Amino acid sequence: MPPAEHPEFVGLIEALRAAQETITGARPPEDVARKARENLEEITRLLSPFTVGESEQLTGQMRGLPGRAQALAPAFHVDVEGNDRVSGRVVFGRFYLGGNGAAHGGSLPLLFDEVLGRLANTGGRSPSRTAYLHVNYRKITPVGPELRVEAHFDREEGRKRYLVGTIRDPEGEITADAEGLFVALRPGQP
Ligand SMILES: CCCCCCCCCCCCCC(=O)SCCNC(=O)CCNC(=O)[C@H](O)C(C)(C)COP(=O)(O)OP(=O)(O)OC[C@H]1O[C@@H](n2cnc3c(N)ncnc32)[C@H](O)[C@@H]1OP(=O)(O)O
Repeated sequence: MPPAEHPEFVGLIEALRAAQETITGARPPEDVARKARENLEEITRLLSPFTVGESEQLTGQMRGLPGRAQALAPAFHVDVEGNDRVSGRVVFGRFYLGGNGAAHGGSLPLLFDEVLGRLANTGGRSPSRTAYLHVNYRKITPVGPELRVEAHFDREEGRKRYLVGTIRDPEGEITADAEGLFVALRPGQP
């Protein structure tokens, strides 16, 4: 789904991410919190009539966009993408804060699943699904700065695709690495 065909929706997702960030970091007075809630409820009323089935929805389908226009995982910005490796950047914003300036432990597998899973399904390969994802937390993954993300194929054995990835802090040190097994689906497999 080319993002250029849906520029306003792309802007909507960017605004959603910004709202997630701002709400997470805010400590507003009660009247401001109520007004913000009413505005959010108005957005839900506005969009509800346009709910569609999974195959028609835009989020998750826009491969050319960071995070494929899905606001669940931290937005991964691709710099270099080949058939067997990918590298790019990510910022874990305030929305992903676990505590003490560190990204929430659950947000790292979200990113790795996105990055490794995306690579596992490129290069003309058939669709595959995560069978396992092993994440090593080497040191704190900081909230705020831009971090380098790299992933590549380790090996392929029949339907099994083994991929590995790293996240590096601005000093170049690995904060977390991961290995994932992605199993190619058999024809007709859900
Ligand atoms: C178009 C828009 C763009 C889209 C871009 C895409 C981007 C996407 C980005 C996001 C991507 C997000 C992606 C997501 O998040 S996908 C969502 C998360 N994942 C799931 O929900 C998967 C659920 N599980 C399954 O569906 C099945 O179990 C699968 C399909 C994985 C395998 O069941 P299946 O019945 O098919 O296969 P099999 O059981 O015969 O096993 C086959 C082989 O695999 C080996 N094995 C299996 N499991 C494990 C294990 N845990 N450890 C070690 N080995 C394991 C097994 O021993 C055997 O090996 P061998 O005996 O042959 O040697």
